[in-house]
Amino acid sequence: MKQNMMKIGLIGCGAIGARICSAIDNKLVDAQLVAVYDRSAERCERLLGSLNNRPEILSPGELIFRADLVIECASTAAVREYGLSVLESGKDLMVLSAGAFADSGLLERFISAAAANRCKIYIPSGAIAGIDGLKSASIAHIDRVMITTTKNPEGLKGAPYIVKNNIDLESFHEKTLLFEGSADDAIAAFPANINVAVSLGIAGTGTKNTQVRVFVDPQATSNIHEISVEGDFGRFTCRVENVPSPDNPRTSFLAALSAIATLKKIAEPLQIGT
Ligand SMILES: NC(=O)C1=CN([C@@H]2O[C@H](COP(=O)(O)OP(=O)(O)OC[C@H]3O[C@@H](n4cnc5c(N)ncnc54)[C@H](OP(=O)(O)O)[C@@H]3O)[C@@H](O)[C@H]2O)C=CC1
Ligand SMILES: O=C([O-])CC(=O)C(=O)O
Repeated sequence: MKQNMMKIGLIGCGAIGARICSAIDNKLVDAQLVAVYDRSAERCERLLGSLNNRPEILSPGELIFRADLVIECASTAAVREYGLSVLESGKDLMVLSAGAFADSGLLERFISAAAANRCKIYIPSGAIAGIDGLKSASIAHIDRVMITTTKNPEGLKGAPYIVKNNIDLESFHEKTLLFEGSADDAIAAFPANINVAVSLGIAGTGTKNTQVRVFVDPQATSNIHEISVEGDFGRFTCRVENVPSPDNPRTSFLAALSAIATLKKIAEPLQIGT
């Protein structure tokens, strides 16, 4: 093994975590998985059972100490619990639960800690396409950013907005608009469904100015995200029809792939895309 191979610690052994670990195990990424952590010991054990090169199961503190880069793929709460310690320890941080950064104060504290400790925060594109174009477009003026998300009732179950408003997801027979608002409001309503809206906000005009619509569609077999951006550059739209993860129908397969692609970008000499 190369001496300077990037050492990775991963927090969250669910749908995304398992895919990332498998990619490292299969040497798709030039990195070493040194440790994992999840509040479910059973999830950690199950994940380790699927790998040839088994990392250790460590506490978050030990994991941070041992890793060069910590990948959070757990929850917005986990970003708040562990993120700052990662950066204050001088380690790089990859965040999948980007919704945590709807709290702009938290994002500012993370950026200051990263700058002070000379480390990086990576937010992969997740389950959407178009972040590259939005980043380029944002160098000039942007008029409007909108994301329209459509999921099967299975993918929206348990969201606070659904529970609070007593919405019976089984009662819909056709595609129906459930929610319309800013990315700030959307992530509070659907914390495990619309992290991508917050990523768009960070890449573009801020979460308050990013418009979100969430549809439920009992006929939907994919998690669909349609993004439209207008500004000085012109306009673009893009639509992703995502295969849901077998282990977690809320989460699209592409989200894990984007984390793996980001790891490759960090580890490899060639950088392509904005
Ligand atoms: N940026 C993007 O495009 C996308 C982001 N996401 C986000 O990525 C994250 C991971 O997604 P996914 O893999 O599908 O989720 P899963 O629910 O499949 O797995 C997450 C795992 O992390 C554990 N976990 C949650 N919070 C903590 C914590 N505070 N400390 C330790 N362990 C914790 C969970 O335990 P338990 O089951 O007990 O909660 C679970 O075992 C989620 O926050 C999700 O919303 C998902 C899709 C796209
Ligand atoms: O995976 C998806 O389709 C998007 C998602 O859940 C999120 O952004 O939280």
